[in-house]
Amino acid sequence: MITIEATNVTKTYGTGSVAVHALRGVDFHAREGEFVMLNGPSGSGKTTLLSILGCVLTPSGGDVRLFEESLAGKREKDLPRLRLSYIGFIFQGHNLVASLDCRDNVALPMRMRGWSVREANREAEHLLRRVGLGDKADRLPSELSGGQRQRVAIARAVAGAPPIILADEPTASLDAETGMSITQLLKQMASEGGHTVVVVTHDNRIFHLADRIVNIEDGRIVSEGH
Ligand SMILES: Nc1ncnc2c1ncn2[C@@H]1O[C@H](COP(=O)(O)OP(=O)(O)OP(=O)(O)O)[C@@H](O)[C@H]1O
Repeated sequence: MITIEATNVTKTYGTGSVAVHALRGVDFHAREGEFVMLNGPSGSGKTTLLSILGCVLTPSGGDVRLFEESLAGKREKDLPRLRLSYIGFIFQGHNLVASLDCRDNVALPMRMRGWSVREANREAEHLLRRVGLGDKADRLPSELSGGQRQRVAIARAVAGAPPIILADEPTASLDAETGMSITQLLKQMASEGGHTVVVVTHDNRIFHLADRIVNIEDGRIVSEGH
């Protein structure tokens, strides 16, 4: 089943002489259980595309359908509900809540989806163990290394098992071994959990784990490979 379908998506930042055409008509799709990597040079539009697929940004033109629900015509205020229903997002720079310990950061999206404190905490601890941080549940993000914070962000993105998981350079701040294990976790979410996982990456150490690699240049998809 196709879970993400983008058709002729454009995005222009600014207007007139300062306009930047970040996306120039992108067609993209991904399926249930698929692990797709988006690759391309700096400034090619990868983060913009991921943000549009993740209902963080609205496109200037074209349409995106998530589970056949069209985003065209949706207003900014509709986007949080769509994100909560469909999306787990791992941002560049992880966006953890500084005042919450790791357990509460990971539990937060499940609480927002209506889980009880007890269930959400138990699942948060389970996910923290899966990313190798079982002993850090009571720590604040400021007490962790950059790589550890990234792993907490990954646990939070997969918390509550959203059907679509989007990650922007998830291995950028990680050493080779941690990067590989995080990528394997994301791949497992796709192959065993049936999630659709789309990862923006430059990291050629992890390309071999992708089901499909989509290459973007200058706001256009130029090729696809395996
Ligand atoms: N908020 C913004 N306002 C104006 N221009 C922007 C904005 N965000 C991105 N851009 C521009 O849009 C283009 C695409 O940016 P985008 O961040 O999507 O690229 P990217 O492929 O993710 O790059 P990188 O690999 O460096 O993160 C770039 O030219 C960038 O400068």
